[in-house]
Amino acid sequence: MTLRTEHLTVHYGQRTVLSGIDLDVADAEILAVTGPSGCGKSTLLRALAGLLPVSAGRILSAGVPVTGTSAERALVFQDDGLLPWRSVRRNVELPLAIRGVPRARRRAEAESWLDQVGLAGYEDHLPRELSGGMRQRVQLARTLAGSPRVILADEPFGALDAQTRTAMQRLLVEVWRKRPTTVVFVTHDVDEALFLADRVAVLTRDGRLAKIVGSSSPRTAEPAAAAERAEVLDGLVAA
Ligand SMILES: Nc1ncnc2c1ncn2[C@@H]1O[C@H](COP(=O)(O)OP(=O)(O)OP(=O)(O)O)[C@@H](O)[C@H]1O
Repeated sequence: MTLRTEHLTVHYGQRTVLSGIDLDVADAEILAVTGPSGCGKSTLLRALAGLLPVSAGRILSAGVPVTGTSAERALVFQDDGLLPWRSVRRNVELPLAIRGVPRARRRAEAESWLDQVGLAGYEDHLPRELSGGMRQRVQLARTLAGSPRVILADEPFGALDAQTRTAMQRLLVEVWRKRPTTVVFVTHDVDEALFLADRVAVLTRDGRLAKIVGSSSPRTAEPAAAAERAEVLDGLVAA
């Protein structure tokens, strides 16, 4: 599903947080958003989710103006957002129940998603009994179970240690290859951005789009080209 912002502007009271953002995200594209702290990355993501009133401009999802939230656009947070009192399986069943999937099929579907993220055997555990990386995988399974057409992720791997983070990046690529979905994610990590994303949008401190840098070999073993890294970093410094 395509996403488009046309001169998107968001104010919080007197303050302009996003200013005239024009962005086009292709169907099944992965776009990373980066920029200095407080520049409006989370605000952009929440606006794309339909969670925030837009002050000026507009957002189009598959050409249709976004006026509120939709199950088609799933928001994923750094904090895993799992319900602590529900088992891993019952957390993953939640979006299936919301979609109206009959009870008997929910269980089988939830187990299949958990299997795909490498958590077969943990269905009956409570979230607190799992490591941070495992909880993040439960969140990924739960997101995928909702069959979103767009995934909006706010620093989804920000709280993980380096090794777990790398494993989660690879897992995301693996599931994305099986079912390419439009993804917009926020990250502070330039290498993560250039590894996962087709393009990296850099925001300025005052909430404008500074530049968009294309990644020449996303989702491959090729390390990010030095020139691309330099271009993103340069955008961040100038921002
Ligand atoms: N609900 C709100 N009301 C008023 N101001 C807000 C609100 N939410 C965010 N802001 C302000 O808007 C600006 C942008 O916030 P946002 O969280 O989008 O930035 P960010 O780029 O995601 O930051 P970080 O990288 O630190 O997570 C910040 O200055 C923040 O203080």
